[in-house]
Parts: sequence; C-alpha cells; structure tokens
Amino acid sequence: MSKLREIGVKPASRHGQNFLIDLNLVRLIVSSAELGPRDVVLEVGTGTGALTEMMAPQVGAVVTVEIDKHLYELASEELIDFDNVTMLQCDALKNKNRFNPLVMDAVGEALARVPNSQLKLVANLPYSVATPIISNLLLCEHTPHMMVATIQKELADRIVADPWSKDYGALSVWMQAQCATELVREMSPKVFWPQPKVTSAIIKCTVSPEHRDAIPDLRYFHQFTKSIFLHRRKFLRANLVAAMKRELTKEQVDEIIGRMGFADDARTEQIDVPTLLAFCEEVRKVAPDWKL
Ligand SMILES: C[S@@+](CC[C@H](N)C(=O)[O-])C[C@H]1O[C@@H](n2cnc3c(N)ncnc32)[C@H](O)[C@@H]1O
Repeated sequence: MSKLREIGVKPASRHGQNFLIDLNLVRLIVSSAELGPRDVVLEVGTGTGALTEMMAPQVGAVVTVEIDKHLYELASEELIDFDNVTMLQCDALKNKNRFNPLVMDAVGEALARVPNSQLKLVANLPYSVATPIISNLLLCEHTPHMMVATIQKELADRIVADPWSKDYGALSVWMQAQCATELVREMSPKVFWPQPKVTSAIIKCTVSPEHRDAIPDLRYFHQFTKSIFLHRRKFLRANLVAAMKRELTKEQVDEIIGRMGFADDARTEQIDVPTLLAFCEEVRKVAPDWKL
C-alpha cells in the first residue's frame, strides 16, 4: 500500500477501496478457492493487483475488472508479466441486475481458451456491489463452479442464515438453493487499509449442479424469492397475494397454500429452502407467465 501513498492515490470510499493488507488472509482467500489449472477466475476489483498476482500462477486464466483508471494503470504495471491475466477497466455491472457484457465476453473467451475449464469468482469485493455481483453471477450464461469473496459480515450472515433467524431472507434462499454456503473467516476492520466501518468475512459458496438442475426456471425462482420475502413481518399468504395480485385470485392463492399444507399464520421466514422451492413450483404451474 506504500506504493499507493507514494504515487498519491487516495482510496475512494465510493468505490469501496479498502485494501486487504494482511497477507495471511489474502492467502486464505486463495487456498479456500482450491485453485488449479482448469480454473478461470473472475476477480471484481483488481485494486493494486495483490490478489491477482497470487492467483495467476496457479490458474488457467484470470479476468480482473477495475473501475478506477488510476488503479487499473498501477495494476497493469504489476501484472505485466502474466500472459494469462486479462485486465478490464470498467464497471463490472451494467446495472444492479446485470453484469457488464464486456466482462461476460472476456470470461467466455477465457473459458473457451482453457482446456476443461470452470469458472470461479475470487475477489475482495467492493461492498456497494457485493450483493448484485454474487447473486447475479448465478443468473449469467457462464455458471460459476465456486465463489470465494470478502464481503461485509452482515451480508455473509444473510447468505448462510437458517430459517427462523433474523437474517434468513431472499438472499439466503436464492444462494442455498444452488450452493453449499460457508462463512470461512470473520475479519476485523484492522486488516484493511483504510479501515472500513464494518466487520467483514470471507464467504465460500460451492455451486451444486444437481441443485441448480432441480430448479426448472431460475429467473422465476429468483423473482419469487425476492417478492415472497418483501414484507418479512407479514403472513406468507399476504405476501403471495401481494406478489401475485395481477396473476392469481385470492381463491387460487388459498388453494396453493392449502396444497402446500401451510398454516394460516405461517410466515415466509419459517419455511425452509426445499419447501420454498416446491412452493415456487406450485405457483409457477398456475401462473407460468408471471413477471415482476
Ligand atoms: C475492496 S477493494 C479490493 C482491491 C484488491 N483486490 C485487494 O484485495 O486489495 C475493491 C476494488 O473494487 C473496485 N471497484 C469498485 N466498484 C467496482 C465496480 N463496480 N466494478 C469494478 N471494480 C470496482 C475499487 O476501485 C477497488 O479497487
């Protein structure tokens, strides 16, 4: 980080520029990702290239994206000797629901180049975009095999949360329906420069192709989870009525709730992931064309 100070780069908090300065934790991110020559790594937030530099010798290819022009230029010098690293200077997201197509194109090219390739997201993510990066990657044309990322602890808690807990919600269900989720390590603000205001964590999500294949319509399930958890304090029935107000009559909602065997006072936060998947399918059978 002394190099940053030397050249007068002042970390921009709007871009979540909190650099991981504890090398043991950078190593822990890398070892948790179980990297090998088949891997194509997508890194969002190159920063100074410290994590990129550690990963590049172990993998088939790295696609690393940095929004900040100065950091991109600095990292370009650091990474010049790695011919398997593709650097992009752009916003990784087109909007909060979509990756930047330039990023997906570069990932597609890298996947095509590396024999028997598989995609992994490995990153110290900018916190303002951590949720859309992690959740949207599961909707992209290139499905990740694994995601290992540093994110805010509060978000990690939501990803691994169990039913009945205060953190259980749409994100928990969306992630756990497709991945084995694990909170690898909690991280104090002290391991970053400059220190963020919140505690962080390394999260590891290993995608299960069997679980994904068991979800017939991923986009439908994604919007279903978001709408059904919109009002946490409301009963499940009221949430479904509100989400489907243009699609289902109250009688149809009651029929589905009855078929699922839910009690009248059931709340969404009590329902486990397999039951929510089955519930979504019951709804989809009756309202296959529902769009938010
Ligand atoms: C938490 S820092 C991580 C930097 C480095 N990988 C490390 O471990 O020290 C996040 C980086 O993401 C960059 N960034 C922020 N928003 C971005 C976006 N939407 N797309 C691409 N990069 C972004 C920031 O400029 C910053 O360099």
